Amino acid sequence: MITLRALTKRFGETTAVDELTVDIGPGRVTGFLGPNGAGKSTTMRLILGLDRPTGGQALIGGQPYRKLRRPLHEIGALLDARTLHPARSGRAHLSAMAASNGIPDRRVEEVLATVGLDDRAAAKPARALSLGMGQRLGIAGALLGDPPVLMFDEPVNGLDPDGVRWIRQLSRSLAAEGRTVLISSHLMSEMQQTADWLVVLGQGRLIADAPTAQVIAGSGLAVRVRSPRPTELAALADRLTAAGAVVESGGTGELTVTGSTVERVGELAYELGVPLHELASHEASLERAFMALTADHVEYPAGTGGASA
Ligand SMILES: Nc1ncnc2c1ncn2[C@@H]1O[C@H](COP(=O)(O)OP(=O)(O)OP(=O)(O)O)[C@@H](O)[C@H]1O
Repeated sequence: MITLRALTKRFGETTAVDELTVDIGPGRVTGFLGPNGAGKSTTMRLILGLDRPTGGQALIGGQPYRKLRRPLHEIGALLDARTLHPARSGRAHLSAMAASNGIPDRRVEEVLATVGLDDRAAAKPARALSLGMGQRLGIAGALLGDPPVLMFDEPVNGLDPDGVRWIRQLSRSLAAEGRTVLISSHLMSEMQQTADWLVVLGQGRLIADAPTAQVIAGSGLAVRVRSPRPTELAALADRLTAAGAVVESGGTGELTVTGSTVERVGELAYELGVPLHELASHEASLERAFMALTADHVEYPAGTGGASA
């Protein structure tokens, strides 16, 4: 269990994490989501004692990280897989970690087998490892102390579909063993398949803490509308917005509408004389739910020209 209580971190004028109170429970995969700069990495660093909070507490099994007597046995983390000594082999890296934490060396073989790194891969210097192998090695390190809490920051970034599937299966089996598994990711379709529960941050604050299915259902059905007449379609979009629906433009001549119904959109289109080439309801997705949840919390919404970095 990870317990955050009024956790706050300020960097000068920036409040990266703002009075965050949430429990991340065992036996499930919790997806940690939020737009860029929402405070996910800072929260993870605070949990691991790599940064000091400005206020509040981050506890692992009821203790702050710095009070853990055998940290590797309490929490395993993958933050940035690229921080390994470049000339050291994966096996040597894990052996050094094991030795300095009183873990028998045979455990190194066990975790290498769990993450699917064979002898040849484990003997390579870290700089010669592919991104996927580096992630596997980072996860092997996280598993070394057989901890009840695991935390992976963007574990599927840059992985091929096999690697993505492997992380999904591993996370789910670790949770099925009763462990607490917290994973941050920007890949919504992946989180929709992997996470049982979601914790969503916006500008350092908690904006959702609920089962994945509930978050997705909350976005409601989406209605897709296509018309060959962009000007008339824009008028339809205005009317829908005025009526309280959320309208996203999907390119020229296309709209995605939430907070309305196919019937209502069809009737309004008829009233305004908008010819339609498509009017269909689509299953709600985490992607759409996320957009709706975080719409007021993005630092540089698309189209403002601020996200040029
Ligand atoms: N060491 C630091 N010094 C100053 N500001 C920082 C520092 N670390 C993070 N921040 C700021 O705190 C905010 C939260 O950043 P953080 O990296 O935690 O967000 P994130 O949700 O992990 O973002 P991303 O999805 O882009 O990785 C941002 O505004 C960031 O610029």
